[in-house]
Amino acid sequence: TQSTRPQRLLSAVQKNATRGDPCSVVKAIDQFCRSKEWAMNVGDEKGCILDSVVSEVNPTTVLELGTYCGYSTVRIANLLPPHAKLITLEFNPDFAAIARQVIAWSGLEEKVQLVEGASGDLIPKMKEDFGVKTFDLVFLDHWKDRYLPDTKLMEACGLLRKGSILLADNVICPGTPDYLEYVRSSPRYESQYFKSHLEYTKVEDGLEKSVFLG
Ligand SMILES: Nc1ncnc2c1ncn2CCOCCNC(=O)c1cc(-c2ccc(F)cc2)cc(O)c1O
Ligand SMILES: [Mg+2]
Repeated sequence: TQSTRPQRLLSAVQKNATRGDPCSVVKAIDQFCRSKEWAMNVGDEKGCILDSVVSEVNPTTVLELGTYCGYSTVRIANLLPPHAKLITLEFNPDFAAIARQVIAWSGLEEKVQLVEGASGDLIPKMKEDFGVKTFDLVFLDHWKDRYLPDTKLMEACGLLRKGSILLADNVICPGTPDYLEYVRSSPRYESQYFKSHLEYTKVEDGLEKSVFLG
């Protein structure tokens, strides 16, 4: 039977990265996506911006929407202080299965809780089922038309506190126009655009960082 792209990406990690070395896992995926097959990871260029925001926030509780193969999960978890937790939500069970193995190969499974399901169903369960009070950082990288409804849902569920940071991928390509309009015009957010490129290409894309003002 034919292998899938995520399966080929995992094989590249198991072949080229060192178990327990998150940086080698990140490098192996970037090398695979540049030299073999494009894949929708946040990538190395936007990944550096992600790293700088994570380091600046130094979060204790992080929510990632859209795990895919776990590339950004590994980048974020690698920068978390001890006892910090990253909850990552993935809708597609095949992607989730690959991501679990990529995260395990990096040796960061202690810091990561991967939950399978749709963000719209899981966000309302964060407090009760996952013991979350509020998130210090949310990385949005799932369906682009879910960014805005899920942000409103997190507000309604009391999952954001004064100073919580939302970092959104793909605000230009594929684009999230309704989300951008909302966080840039709402008095409850202070937003900043980090211009970059769509992963592994020269196409413009960027990350939008928005601070929730309470
Ligand atoms: N827990 C959940 N709840 C709801 N939905 C969920 C979920 N978990 C996953 N999903 C759904 C889908 O997740 C993947 C979303 N990501 C992208 O679609 C994406 C696409 C491109 C891209 C593709 C083609 C081009 F030509 C140009 C750009 C680039 C990117 O960087 C992307 O991130
Ligand atoms: Mg993305």
